[in-house]
Amino acid sequence: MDLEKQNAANAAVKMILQHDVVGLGTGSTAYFAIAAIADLVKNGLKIKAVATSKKTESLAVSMGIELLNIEDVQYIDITIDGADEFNEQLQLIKGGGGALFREKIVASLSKKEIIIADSAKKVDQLGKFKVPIEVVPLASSYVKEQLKRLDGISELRKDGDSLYRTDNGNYILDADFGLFTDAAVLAERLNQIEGILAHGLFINLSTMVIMGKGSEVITYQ
Ligand SMILES: O=C[C@H](O)[C@H](O)[C@H](O)COP(=O)(O)O
Repeated sequence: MDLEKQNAANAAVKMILQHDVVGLGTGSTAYFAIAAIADLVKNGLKIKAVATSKKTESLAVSMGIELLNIEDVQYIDITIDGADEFNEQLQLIKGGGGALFREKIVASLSKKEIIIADSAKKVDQLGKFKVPIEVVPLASSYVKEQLKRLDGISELRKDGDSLYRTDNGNYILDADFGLFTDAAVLAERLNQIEGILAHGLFINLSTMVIMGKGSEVITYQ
């Protein structure tokens, strides 16, 4: 799977142009892209980057990639990020690594949102992977109840013996809705629930998915 991730990442970084503002994703697949971008920078590519998490921020700095604050950026030329699941309509589940809120803001600012993935991430119907939902802590019981009304069984994500905290200090509810046929409708319903900062359904945000499969690379757009 690492070879598939690496091949997808290598194909994606070829799309970066000189002087682009580049969004850097989070996770094990995005790692390969960040490392490849760092190599290009060492060889003369001039870019400025925006990170989708504190983890990616540290990684980028350690690899010599210049970062901009997300609040100072009006647009991003191209973002390369991973996903936990995707379908051929380019709908995604993201947030397995807990970075969904900043990833969503970065994706929304991006002219091109390129998702890189190994072949295990491609599904016909989204929903085997539980949908990560970032909740403000005081709203977590309320949100859990609201999710039940949408037939979602959710659990607060743990980090060892404690509850997992996002970069924003919030909790994550991982919600099992079973396989769902209409991700856009579910996303819209989740958008209506007070207390949810962001959910991991990315609809109409990705412009292309590059998937490694064996030694091949397949593109969906
Ligand atoms: O919060 C994490 C991100 O959405 C990741 O892009 C996603 O979880 C995929 O991660 P990985 O590439 O490690 O499978």
